[in-house]
Amino acid sequence: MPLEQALQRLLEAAAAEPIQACETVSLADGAGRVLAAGLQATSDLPPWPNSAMDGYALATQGWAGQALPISQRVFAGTAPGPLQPGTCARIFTGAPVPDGADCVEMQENVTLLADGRVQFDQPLTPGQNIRPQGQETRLGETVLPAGTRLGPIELGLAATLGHGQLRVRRRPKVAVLSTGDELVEPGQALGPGQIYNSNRRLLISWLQRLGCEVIDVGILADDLALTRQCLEACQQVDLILSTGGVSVGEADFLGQALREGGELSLWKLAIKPGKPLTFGRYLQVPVLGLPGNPASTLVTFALLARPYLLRRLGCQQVAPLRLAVAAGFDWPVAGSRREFLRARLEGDRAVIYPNQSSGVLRSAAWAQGLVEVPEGTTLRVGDSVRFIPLSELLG
Ligand SMILES: Nc1nc2c(c(=O)[nH]1)N[C@H]1C(S)=C(S)[C@@H](COP(=O)(O)OP(=O)(O)OC[C@H]3O[C@@H](n4cnc5c(N)ncnc54)[C@H](O)[C@@H]3O)O[C@H]1N2
Ligand code: MOO
Ligand SMILES: [Mg+2]
Repeated sequence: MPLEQALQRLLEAAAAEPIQACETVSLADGAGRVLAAGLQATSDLPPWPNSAMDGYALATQGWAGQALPISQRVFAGTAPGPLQPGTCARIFTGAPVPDGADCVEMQENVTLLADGRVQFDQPLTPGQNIRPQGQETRLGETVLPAGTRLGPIELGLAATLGHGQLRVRRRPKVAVLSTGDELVEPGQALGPGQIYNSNRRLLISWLQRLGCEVIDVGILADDLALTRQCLEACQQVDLILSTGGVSVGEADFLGQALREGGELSLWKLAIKPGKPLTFGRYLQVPVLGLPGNPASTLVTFALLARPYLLRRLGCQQVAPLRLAVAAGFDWPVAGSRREFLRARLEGDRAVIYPNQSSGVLRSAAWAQGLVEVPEGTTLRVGDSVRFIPLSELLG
């Protein structure tokens, strides 16, 4: 199945089973959460016209170029009186512009006369250096719609609007399990044939950054009965996210458990890495089985699991950014699956890590993103390719 079709199915499944429960969190705890309701402006922004410069406010209407005496000083955080006709006001950046003034001149463009008056050395235009009331937002306008994920910028904007509390969707509960008899947790000694479990840490830390509540199930042995038991024990979660055991080997039991005891709705995608990605349901709970090779886990989480989880939370914007860049490499042999190569930008060209084996996670640590090579395509240096930055997908 092509990637688009699989993604569409996953997103439809996610939209059919949204995580609707909400909670109120303080602005300080909003990072990574998703707005359950739109955030409205509680006033015009700015609430009043204010000065963009340190300088002098005056009325250009009726002013004939003469020097003006200073009638008041207006600092940010104060409320000025109306401007007395025939005068100017000393004013500082961010301070409200007095009623009657329609222009601010920066102090670099005036001469202070010995008698204390201000002479304006440059032509003046109405509105100059004034940030008008409501230029950013009008009272009541929805500034951040429901379904927005809250990162530093959105939290800053929510603060600008004065919201100390936010209505957000509850965190998705995700059970993470790593299948594989060969797996050992880091920090312990390796026995013969054993390797360290990297997918567990990769997925747990990524899920936490995405605002999920992680139920860490640990390592699951390659055994059908134990696999069934484990899936049965995870019925209180929104998603079971596993790695490994989805290919066709004699120790691959996850797909079999779904086929026999649940429902298998997706298996085998035309992508590399990530081919045996599996999606289905065991009893009540959706199950996403990511392939066990670490680079396959990474790519399928980025391209499929992440959008799925975000759509469960009501996010509309779930597709990764794809930038057009020039290939800095030849790709002489067309593949039957769409390839996602771990790549870096050097100047305006994408170069790829020399070893693209799906067992090599180091390629992804080296990379800044994934180059997408469509199925059936060869490339020459300089050809245009799509580059998916990984950094924006991590949070
Ligand atoms: N005859 C075929 N064999 C394979 C096919 C195929 O189409 N026909 N597909 C290959 C592809 S592509 C992939 S990807 C892998 C996926 O296999 P599984 O998802 O079943 O994963 P495992 O067999 O359990 O493990 C694969 C590989 O990854 C290592 N691994 C697993 N879990 C972890 C972990 N948590 N941390 C680190 N490394 C892990 C495991 O030791 C294996 O080396 O199947 C191919 N085979
Ligand atoms: O699709 Mo597998 O993920 O190539 O290694
Ligand atoms: Mg396998």
